Amino acid sequence: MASITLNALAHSYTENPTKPEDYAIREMTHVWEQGGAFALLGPSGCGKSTLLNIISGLLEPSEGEVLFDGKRVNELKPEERNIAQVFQFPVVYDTMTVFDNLAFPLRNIGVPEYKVKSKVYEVAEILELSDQLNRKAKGLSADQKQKVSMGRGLVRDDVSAILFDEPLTVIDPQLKWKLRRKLKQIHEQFNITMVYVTHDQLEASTFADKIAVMYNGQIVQFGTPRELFETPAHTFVGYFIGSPGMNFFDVELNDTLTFGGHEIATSHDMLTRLKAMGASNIKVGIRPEFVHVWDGKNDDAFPVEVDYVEDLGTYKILSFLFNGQVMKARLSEDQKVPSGQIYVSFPEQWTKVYVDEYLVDLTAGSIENDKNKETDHAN
Ligand SMILES: Nc1ncnc2c1ncn2[C@@H]1O[C@H](COP(=O)(O)OP(=O)(O)OP(=O)(O)O)[C@@H](O)[C@H]1O
Repeated sequence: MASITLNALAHSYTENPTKPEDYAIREMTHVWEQGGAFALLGPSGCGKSTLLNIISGLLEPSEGEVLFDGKRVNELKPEERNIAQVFQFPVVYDTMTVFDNLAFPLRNIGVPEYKVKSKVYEVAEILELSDQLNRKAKGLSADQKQKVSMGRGLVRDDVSAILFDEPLTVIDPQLKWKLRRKLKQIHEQFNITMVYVTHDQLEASTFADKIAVMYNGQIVQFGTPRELFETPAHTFVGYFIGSPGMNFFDVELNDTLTFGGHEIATSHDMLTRLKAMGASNIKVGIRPEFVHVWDGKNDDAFPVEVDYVEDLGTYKILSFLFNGQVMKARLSEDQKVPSGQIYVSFPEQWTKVYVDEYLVDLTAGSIENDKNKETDHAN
């Protein structure tokens, strides 16, 4: 088991990178503490697989270093790193039995057969494969094969970490939740550092204690599912996490923050900070869950037009037009469905301010601190 440190790490697939866009991984310094369950979440092409392959040693980074428990491993081959990697598609030996597949990594390093047996039985039990041990892997279903792939990572006591690259892609939707829970249980039992790559926020938040959100080759926020939801550090996190994502709108800074002439309530400290920064590209964000919808006029509320209401069973999503821009609010099941002109308010507590797409965090010293949140530690 190990902590994984990425130190000033960057990677470009081009020979002579000159601009940020030339990098699949833009420079990042990051620590994944030993024993944690982490997810790497982001859209297709943001650099998740590249980062995972750098950690496992399948790819050498063009800049910076990877450290396991503080020791540089850049020069170590994948098999010397004691990392288990589970890919999208199961890697099993079809002609071998399930037992022999699970035993393979142990026999490879000369573990005595009595130990092989007890470890294989232990892991098979956890993965509910005990009654399949004598079957040839060839006849297994996709999810059973994927369980065997995972089991091969788990049998070795010496693995530093297990990396999962979208491991549930081939799994039947009904079985996905079961395997996700299984992985969580395995993590609790084995206390191994686990990094789980996915583009699915539900998978990330059910598996991980902490999620690294990747965007354009950068980790834009590293936090608990709740932190990502309540305090997105970057507008991308606001868009990407939640369903629907956060509402954002461009505001002007004068004596107050305004949107189409409407004053958006914000603290005096925030206004002072924004002025001190000389900020111009300012956005305000609020989650649909926190928008307050009123039937009648109200001092703190803005008049808006109902666009449409989508019924999603246990709740409804109201789309409304505020100053010509479509925004969303979440209505509870028992809330009256509004129409025509209504009023909405944005509680200041849930109204977040972003400059150049990064959260202005008044608890941090400066905007630089906000931007440097990607240099983060998980503990
Ligand atoms: N072997 C390669 N050669 C050149 N460019 C590559 C290579 N592999 C990936 N890239 C590029 O690097 C960027 C990051 O890709 P990567 O596969 O790491 O993203 P990802 O988040 O894992 O996406 P996906 O979920 O689609 O696999 C993309 O722009 C991709 O086109």
